[in-house]
Amino acid sequence: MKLSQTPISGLFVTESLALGDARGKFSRIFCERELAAAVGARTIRQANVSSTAVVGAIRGMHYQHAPRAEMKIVRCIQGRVFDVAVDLRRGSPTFLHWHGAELSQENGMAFIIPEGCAHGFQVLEPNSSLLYFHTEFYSPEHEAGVRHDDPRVAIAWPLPPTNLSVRDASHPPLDESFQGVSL
Ligand SMILES: Cc1cn([C@H]2C[C@H](O)[C@@H](COP(=O)(O)OP(=O)(O)O[C@H]3O[C@@H](C)C(=O)[C@@H](O)[C@H]3O)O2)c(=O)[nH]c1=O
Repeated sequence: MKLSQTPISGLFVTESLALGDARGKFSRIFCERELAAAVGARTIRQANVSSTAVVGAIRGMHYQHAPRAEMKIVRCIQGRVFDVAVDLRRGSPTFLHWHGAELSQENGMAFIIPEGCAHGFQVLEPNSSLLYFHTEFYSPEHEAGVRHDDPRVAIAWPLPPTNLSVRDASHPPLDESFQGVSL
């Protein structure tokens, strides 16, 4: 697995080499040793899959507050998405910066998103599926969201946004006094 740092500290992109033979392909999704520079001593506590049918649909931008803040490893296992992380960490030199990358079944790339960054994605191919590994348990009381179209973040989505969940459509905009989250 190849691990690359992005412009946002602690946010990494991984690429896995797919090994092919007459039967098909084999590729690694997670390796504690190979991803140690990003994941450190964290423990994977949960794995989830989501599937999204409609091109242009957006899920996000989600994160959990401390003490349930979590790192997520996100990989596209079917189709293609534009995946985005936003830095919400108080005092971070890249506070409110976002970074996006196309993840697909084909390119085998994944995002490693640290605690204090919100995550979301837009579907670029019908029936795209994401596989997540989480370092914390799901905790609805600690869940929070940022609008996909928050003007202070200004994410450049590749397609017109569609199919937001009721919850995602109702995240409030960040107000001017928002200084970030503490971990
Ligand atoms: C995230 C999650 C949801 N759920 C439930 C709540 C709800 O009934 C249903 C769907 O949840 P949501 O609408 O929050 O699903 P979704 O909008 O796909 O949420 C996901 O969005 C992306 C962007 C992420 O980064 C993920 O961590 C996760 O927050 O599943 C769980 O039971 N466990 C979980 O870990």
